[in-house]
Amino acid sequence: MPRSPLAFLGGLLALFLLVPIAAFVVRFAVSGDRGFQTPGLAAAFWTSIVTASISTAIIVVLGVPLAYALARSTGGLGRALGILVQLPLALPPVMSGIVLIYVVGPYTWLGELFDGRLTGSLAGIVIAQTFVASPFLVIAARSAFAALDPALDDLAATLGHRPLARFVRVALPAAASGIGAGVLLTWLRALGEYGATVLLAYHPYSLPVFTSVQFQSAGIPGTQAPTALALGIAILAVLLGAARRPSCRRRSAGSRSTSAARAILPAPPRPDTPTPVAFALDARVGAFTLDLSHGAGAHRIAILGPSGSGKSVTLRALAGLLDGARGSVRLGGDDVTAVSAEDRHVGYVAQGGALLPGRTVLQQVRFGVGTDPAVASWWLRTLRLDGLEDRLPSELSGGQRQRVALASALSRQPRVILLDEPFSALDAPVREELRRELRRLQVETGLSTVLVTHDPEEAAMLADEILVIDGGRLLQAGPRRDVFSRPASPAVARLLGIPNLLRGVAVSGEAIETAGARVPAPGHGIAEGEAVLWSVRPERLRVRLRGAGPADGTPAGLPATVVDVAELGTSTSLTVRIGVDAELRAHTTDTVELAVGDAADVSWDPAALSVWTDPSAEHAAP
Ligand SMILES: Nc1ncnc2c1ncn2[C@@H]1O[C@H](COP(=O)(O)OP(=O)(O)OP(=O)(O)O)[C@@H](O)[C@H]1O
Repeated sequence: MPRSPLAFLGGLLALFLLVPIAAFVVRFAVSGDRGFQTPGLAAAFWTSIVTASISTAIIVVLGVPLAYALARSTGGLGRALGILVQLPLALPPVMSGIVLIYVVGPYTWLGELFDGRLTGSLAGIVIAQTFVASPFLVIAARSAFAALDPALDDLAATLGHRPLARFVRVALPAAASGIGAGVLLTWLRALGEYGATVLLAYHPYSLPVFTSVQFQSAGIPGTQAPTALALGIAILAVLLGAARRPSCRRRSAGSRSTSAARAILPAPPRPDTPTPVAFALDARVGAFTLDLSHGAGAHRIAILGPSGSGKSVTLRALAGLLDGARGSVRLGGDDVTAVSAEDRHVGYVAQGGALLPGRTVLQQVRFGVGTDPAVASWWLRTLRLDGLEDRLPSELSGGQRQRVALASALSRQPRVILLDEPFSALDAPVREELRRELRRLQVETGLSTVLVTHDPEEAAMLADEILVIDGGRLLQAGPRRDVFSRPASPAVARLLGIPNLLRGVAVSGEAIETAGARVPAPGHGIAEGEAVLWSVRPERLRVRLRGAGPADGTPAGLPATVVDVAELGTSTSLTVRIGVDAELRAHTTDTVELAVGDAADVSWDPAALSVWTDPSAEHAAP
């Protein structure tokens, strides 16, 4: 009894498909004369084998590039063509034969050009098979290409590979198993083609036409041998397709020679000249508009912004991967606006660190055009990947994958490396370890980097200059210290993860009232009655037991009550309440003697205070 109706329904169809074949096999086994000596059978068999192989070869040579183009096209024309090329699948094969006669029949222009040899010939069979079987390959190959990660193509482009090389060396190997299944299906369909063939080329007999002729002249017994042959081939082909493919690990001479690679003398990378990046970008991606410019300052910059703010689009534009982007990009002193992604010599590590499937670590790091194997080995060792040279991407941990992606980009000695949230998918300890590793490389090799991140801490750690963006526009840019200590707006303060962002009203030009507490704010040019937002970074706050006088020169503070003390291992996070219900968070590495409920004073250096006009109050104004 099947466990579910689904199993029952599926089982019913399987039975329907298998029973007739089983019935034939039983009859064939007990049959006295199986008809293998029938004149013409061998010729028909070979005719089918040869023509199906020729038509499949034609379909592969023409159909794989077509499928690739269809998978990559986004326009209406591509979509329309994608539907049209499936028509022969929907057309009854006999009708396919009829439409083909309009083009290659003996009285057509083409037919006359070839002296009528396009019908009633092997060529006719090939034409019929090609027409009917092509969609099988195009559909299978298009699905295989469409399933590829587009980041692989970007990666190969930034490693210097031109479109044809990317097709041959990246897309084809990655889509090979899907295409292989399509080729098998196409060959079987061509082999079994009858309807179009019988109209276009009745002679010489293909195996299906021969079977039909036998059926009409000798009845069922005369069809046993050709049917058995076709069934045998089909079973063989299906078994071949289902057989586990040998591992696609491609152990080229390069990947086998791990020890040889190790034997190469260490070669330090070319000394880097710091390459600050300057750009003015104007691009549209779908409905999103990017309008961003930045002048070259430091050679280690971070682009910080919330999800969907345009960080990745910016990075793709800098790499030369964004079609239709206007504006300019300068690397160091060079204008590279008109330089293609292949020639920009910019390393690019896409979000998630795309790696080429089926290639070992050593092959990945040597994949860049013109990569010096000695430099690749140097980066392998520097990024602690030695010993993993023979591993495939699927055999690496997340942190190792990121290191390989980094080593691949660095091995081509790029002028600058673009990193798209390189550590976001990793767990905290690995993320921390890789951040420190990248920082070490920045310091030791003078690496120029543009880092995309939504983590303010990561931006602070790995960049000297920070760009804060949202909605494709620049909110603030400047040296790290300036941006963090003086956020240009509440929105920037929020994106920088500053927790102490409070509303208040200026009660004079020198003080703000928040929840009943009077907060000193000298020198901010606020006008009495103005609604404001203000903020102080947690590490700038001092919290002391009420009455314990200031020992470090900071002014005496506001009265506060301790509401939370959280030990964080090496530091302490304190939450205090000021006024009726406003809370401030303080962060300190000092020993904390305070407890929840203690009366305290909270103070800060007045220069640490940021004050802005409250934009929500402005909108609310009549
Ligand atoms: N190929 C595309 N077609 C249409 N819209 C796109 C395309 N790529 C990105 N976008 C849109 O552009 C905007 C910016 O995307 P982008 O990937 O740069 O964001 P992000 O800041 O990197 O976000 P995240 O941190 O989530 O990766 C988003 O609104 C996104 O939907």
